[in-house]
Amino acid sequence: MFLPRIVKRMSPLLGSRMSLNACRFASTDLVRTEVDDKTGIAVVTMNRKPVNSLNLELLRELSSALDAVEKNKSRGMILASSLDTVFSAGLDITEMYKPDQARLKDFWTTLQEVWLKLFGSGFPTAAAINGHAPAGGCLLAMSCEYRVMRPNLTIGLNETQLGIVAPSWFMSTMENILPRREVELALTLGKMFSTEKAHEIGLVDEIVDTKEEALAKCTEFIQLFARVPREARALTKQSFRREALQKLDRDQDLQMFIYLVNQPQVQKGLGLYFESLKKK
Ligand SMILES: CCCCCCCC/C=C\C=C\CC(=O)SCCNC(=O)CCNC(=O)[C@H](O)C(C)(C)COP(=O)(O)OP(=O)(O)OC[C@H]1O[C@@H](n2cnc3c(N)ncnc32)[C@H](O)[C@@H]1OP(=O)(O)O
Repeated sequence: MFLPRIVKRMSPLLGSRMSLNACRFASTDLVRTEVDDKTGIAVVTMNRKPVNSLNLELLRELSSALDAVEKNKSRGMILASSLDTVFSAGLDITEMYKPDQARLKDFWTTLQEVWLKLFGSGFPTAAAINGHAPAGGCLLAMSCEYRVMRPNLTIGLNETQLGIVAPSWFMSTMENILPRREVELALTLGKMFSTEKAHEIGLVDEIVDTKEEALAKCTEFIQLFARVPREARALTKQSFRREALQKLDRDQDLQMFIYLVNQPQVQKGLGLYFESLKKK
């Protein structure tokens, strides 16, 4: 169970530019949440070595962090990773391969919850993509309103390459950013874009060299809304995203996921993929 720890500290996170700002921290081992007192912006940092693969515990803590950001009335939220080369490797394959059925259900329900909270949040959101962002990692980044990425990385929904089908709400999330034709091609190919290509097509908004610059650019984006009335902004965003949010029928989606993941050929594919990752 995540219990936010709120203390006052000096921020070591954003380098010298922000180091004098007092921050409130609400942190656990897997997710660190730091609110800059000057900007009022929360930085939520995923910290699950080695690749921030999204298991049930990480998802639960992300869900609680999103609640805390909402409750604290932060000016906005930046999603980042503590790891040098990976933003998030997507869903943890071990949650889906030879799964415990009760945990599998919990896992998917929590993923739905995280997406609903992040994609549907009223506060401004930005992703500082300081590492690779395949599949579920790409979903998290795409659920934010702005994406800043370091060069020579990869991002995309690669599910078809794994022999699985991205759920329709993953698709809607990409469709909120890219033209339909581009989305269809990306999804059917299971395309992983380089940072540079992702920027060219508009999947990523800016390219910067360091994580610090990414955090600074995300901060600039969120500050664009400083003078926009908060409620009006939130309702506009939520109204714009409503169709995608309402399309998710949680029960039906859960049943479909459980059914498909338990299919022998899907289990076989997941097992082979997991082995190939280990042998890499
Ligand atoms: C009709 C059929 C329908 C079926 C429907 C099913 C329902 C649909 C549901 C699922 C949707 C799924 C979306 C997903 O998110 S699936 C996950 C997809 N993720 C990936 O493909 C990424 C895989 N990982 C990588 O490409 C790399 O690891 C990378 C992120 C680029 C980082 O590379 P690198 O830094 O070189 O690290 P390693 O590859 O050496 O990995 C280090 C260890 O981490 C383990 N690992 C990596 N990714 C995962 C993962 N996603 N889950 C669990 N574990 C992972 C890897 O095995 C290494 O482990 P070890 O050190 O023990 O060897």
